[in-house]
This record gives sequence, C-alpha cells and structure tokens, in this order.
Amino acid sequence: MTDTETRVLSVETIEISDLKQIIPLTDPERPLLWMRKGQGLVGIGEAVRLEFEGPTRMQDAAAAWRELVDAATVTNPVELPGTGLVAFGAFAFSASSAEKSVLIVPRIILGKRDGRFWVTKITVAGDDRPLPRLEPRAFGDEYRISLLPGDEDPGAFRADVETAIQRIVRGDVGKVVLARNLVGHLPEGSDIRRVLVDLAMGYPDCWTYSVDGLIGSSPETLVGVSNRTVSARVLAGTMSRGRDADSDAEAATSLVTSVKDNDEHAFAVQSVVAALRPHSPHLTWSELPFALKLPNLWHLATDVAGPLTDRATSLDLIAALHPTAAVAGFPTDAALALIDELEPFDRGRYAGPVGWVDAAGDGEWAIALRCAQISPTGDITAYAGCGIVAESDPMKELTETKMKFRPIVEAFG
Ligand SMILES: C=C(O[C@@H]1C=C(C(=O)O)C=C[C@H]1O)C(=O)O
Repeated sequence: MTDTETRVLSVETIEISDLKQIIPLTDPERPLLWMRKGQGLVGIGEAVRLEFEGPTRMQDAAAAWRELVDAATVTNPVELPGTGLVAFGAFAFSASSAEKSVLIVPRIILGKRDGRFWVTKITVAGDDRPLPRLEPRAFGDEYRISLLPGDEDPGAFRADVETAIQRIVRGDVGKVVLARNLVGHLPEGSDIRRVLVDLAMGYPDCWTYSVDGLIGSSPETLVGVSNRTVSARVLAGTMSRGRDADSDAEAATSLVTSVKDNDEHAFAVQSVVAALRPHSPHLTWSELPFALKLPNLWHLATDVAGPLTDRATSLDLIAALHPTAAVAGFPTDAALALIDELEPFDRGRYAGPVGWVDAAGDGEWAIALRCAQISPTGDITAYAGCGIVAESDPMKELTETKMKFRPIVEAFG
C-alpha cells in the first residue's frame, strides 16, 4: 500500500515461550530480516508499505512514521526493543537515486532478544485478508550463482581511484569513497533465505539484513536508539586478515599504527559526532580506535554513545547522519559530486541506512554494506567500496573491494 492516506493499524504483541530459528519463518522470495548474534526480527507479509524519494526521503519517512504511529492502537505488554509496531526500512544512498526508499510494516513480526521471544500481529482497518500462516517453510532448492564485474572492469575502477587521488592532491576533496559493482542473476522462485542463512552463520557479529530485496551483512552500526540513549559504531580503515596467526597479528598492528588509516578514521568519527551532537551533547567515545576482527577483514572501529536530550527518533537521526564520511568522504558535498562524476552507476540502497524503527522511535540502523540488491526480476547487483585518500594505492584499493565482496560472493556461490 503506497498511497499517502494514513492507515489505521491495530497492533498486538504477545510473549511466547520459545522461538528457535527465525529465518525459516520469513517469506522465501521476499524475506524481511534483521539479526545479529542469533537474535533479531523477522517479518511476514506486508501490512503497509511507504515509499520515499529525493533529498528529503528520510525526513519524509520520519514524518510519515509519526502519523502512522499516532493513528495506531498498540497493545504491547512486552516492552522490549523491537516489540509493538515496527517497520523495516531501507533508504537510497543518493538524493537522486532511481531506487525507492521504503518503510515496510509486516503483517506478522517474530522477535527474539535476551532470551525472550514474541509475536506481533498487525492488521490494517478495512483489510480483511486472513493473516499469513506462522510456520517454518522448507528451504527451496540449492543454487550457485557467480557474480561478475558489472558497470566497470577492475582496470576501470583502478583508473577511477587514480583520478580520485589526483583530485585529492589538487585539493578538490579530502577523502572520497569509491565503489564498484558485481552482477548476476537469480533464477525465478529461488529461496533467498539460503543466502541469509550463510551470511548470518558466517558473519554472526554483523547485522544480517533483508529488506525489499536488499540483503547483506554489515559490520557498521549507523545508529541505535534505545531507552533514550543513542549509539553508533564508526568504521573506516581496513586491512585484510593474515593467512596465519603471526601475519594476522601483524596486519592488525599495522592497521592500528597506520597514520593514513587513523587520519581517515578520525574524520569519520568527527562526521558522526558532529551530526549527533545537536541531539546528544554529552557523547562519549574512546580516544583511540580499536581493531574490529571480521572473518574477512580488520577494521578500525570507534563506538560512540550518549543520552538523547531531545525527542529525535532513530529516523530523525539517520536523516542527520547520512551520508557519513565512511561511505561518502569529506567534505560531504565535494565527495558526493566526485562520486557522481566517477562512479558509472546508481548506488541504489548500497551505503544507505537499513534497519528498523518502532512506535517509540527507537530502532537499529546499519549502513548497508557487504550487500546486494535483488530486483523483482532476479537481477543481482552487489557493491563494495573503499575510502580514497592522498596516500591510497589503486591496486590495494581494488584488493580491498574484493575482500569486501567476499561475504556476498561466497553466500551466493
Ligand atoms: C564502503 C565500504 O566500507 C566502508 C569503508 C571502509 C574503509 O574505507 O576502510 C571501512 C568500512 C566502511 O565504513 C564498503 O564496504 O563498501
């Protein structure tokens, strides 16, 4: 349902005694999922779908969400984050993207968190369809799909990185994040949950998500809001994992001591802090970043947190934060202009916010990284990029994109 008329929703959450695997419960072809470390949310069906586009897509979503919440009747004795009325969302990176940004309220949501389990049923006034069945569905046939270079071959990407370095040296921009894409095709009727299981098992510390065909496992929390506290995990600075214990330790050490990576990281932290400060003046974060270990990569990471001093919802905060220096560069406008000039494709929802929001405005939003968008006709486009600074080496940046493609390439393969 995409019209602008406000829907009147009736929402009821009940606690249940157990919930084992959540992925088998969602729809095989249009799964709605948000999970990390084995807990999270799945959605079944679509009660309401709201679409947004253009420069104010996130502000418009924040306003539309307030209206929908105000008109809803919610019965929710569980009161955990993710209970009651919840929408899953995915937003386009660029204000001029052809890809729609969406908020989707499922008809049923199942959740697990901290050893507690719940079911939420959502009905729309005037919608007499019976609720979808609430039972695990057997997985469809296995498949193996290769993803191949899309709009650019690796040589063209290296040439773009070279151009970006020249522009940085010339002083046009301080840092720019350049991405490339891979493409493939998913046969009709394929069970997307197979890829989600692989991602969730392979990258348990990342946010594994699936919203409107956008799937991935992101290590980067754009923003979380819970009990009027805001948090974010900033990543910028990357190194491949070593082949053995010694070379792996060496890789981590060279990352945490790299001046290039620390400078790049400091800018990314500052961009997040500057965007959050108007809503949370007493933010705290550690002076030095830590090395975050993923199965494929090391990242420099900083966790930022603080109490919220205004009524900002998590949707207001993604609007304030996006795009961070970690996925655009700095200064933002110059970096976005250079991305538009050099990247020969629309990023769609890659590097945009993906996550969920509840009736109180709390929510968890990641940056859509290590991801692919599956179109309604089965076309797959995967994306990966890296921050380019004056000291960057085009060959190393290409290698970094290959490492960042690994989760999604291996999950499809
Ligand atoms: C842009 C991506 O990742 C971002 C860029 C990073 C970097 O340049 O070091 C690290 C983590 C992410 O913030 C991506 O995965 O596509």
